[in-house]
Amino acid sequence: MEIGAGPVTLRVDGLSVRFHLPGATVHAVTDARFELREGHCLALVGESGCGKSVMAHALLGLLPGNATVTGCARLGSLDLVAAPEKVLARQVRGRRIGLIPQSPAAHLTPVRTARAQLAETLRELGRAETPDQVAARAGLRPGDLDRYPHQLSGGMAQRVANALALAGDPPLIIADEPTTGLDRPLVEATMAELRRLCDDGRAVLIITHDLRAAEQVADDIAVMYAGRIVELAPAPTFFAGPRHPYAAGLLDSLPSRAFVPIPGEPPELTRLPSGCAFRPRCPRATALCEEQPVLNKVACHHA
Ligand SMILES: Nc1ncnc2c1ncn2[C@@H]1O[C@H](COP(=O)(O)OP(=O)(O)OP(=O)(O)O)[C@@H](O)[C@H]1O
Ligand code: NI
Repeated sequence: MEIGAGPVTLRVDGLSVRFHLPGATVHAVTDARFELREGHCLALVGESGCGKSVMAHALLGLLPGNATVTGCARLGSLDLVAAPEKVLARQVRGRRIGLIPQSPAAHLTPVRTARAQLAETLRELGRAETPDQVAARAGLRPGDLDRYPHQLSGGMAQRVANALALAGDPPLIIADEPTTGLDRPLVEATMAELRRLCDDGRAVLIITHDLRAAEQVADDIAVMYAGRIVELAPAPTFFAGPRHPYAAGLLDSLPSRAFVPIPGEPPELTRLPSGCAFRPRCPRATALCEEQPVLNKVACHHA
């Protein structure tokens, strides 16, 4: 299928998240827009604290009470932002969106076998499938399911987490930092698994600050800075030459590239500068950047 030709699974439009703290407002996500299609993988990348996990939690309805979410995020005809918690709990989480957590081993109950945990999840979801059937979809062999979490290798624990996320056969998978703390071969294996989920027709959103991992798996790359998506591009185009100065800086900071860090620090999300938030760190900043650039593939006055 031609890239971008599949039906849209998730359409995020003008999504913003604010956290209200005493005396301050955290602008965690601002005006995010993107589409995710069947069989496609979008990697959301950016430095720590830029709003990636908050975006994922907003989609899943998992934000704390001090958060306000505006905009919309359509999964089919359902707007995830407007949907009541009851609907998200009963119809969305696990059924229409599967979440692959960070450090999967930590999410497994130590005293129960993988099979028991998968069976319970299937029961909760009211699925008729057996754990073995779901395990096969996640690349596990039947024998693997009889192990306790401490008997699973890192790769197997990852697959068990994938099997749990796939138990409800959701069309959308969100993986938040699925490779944190894994060594390179395991990162590659995990990414290959996620790619397989896409190739089976699922839409996959991967959140990562590992650009090499993103390059291995993603069809599209969205770069986030200070709560905003500042560049959205097909992966090959992006890795051939990102257009936003921040995105270029991120790539240049990789050991496999120039290995030059971006000078300075990201701004506080409670006190964002006016205009382009990257302006104070940007080598190309001019007076123009005092005005907020609009995102048209890239949000920069000079790109
Ligand atoms: N409950 C909350 N109340 C106030 N601020 C919050 C809350 N949760 C998150 N934040 C803030 O929102 C911002 C975005 O956080 P988020 O966890 O999305 O970052 P991230 O991009 O996922 O980073 P990392 O790569 O470290 O996981 C951070 O500044 C964080 O401090
Ligand atoms: Ni995060």
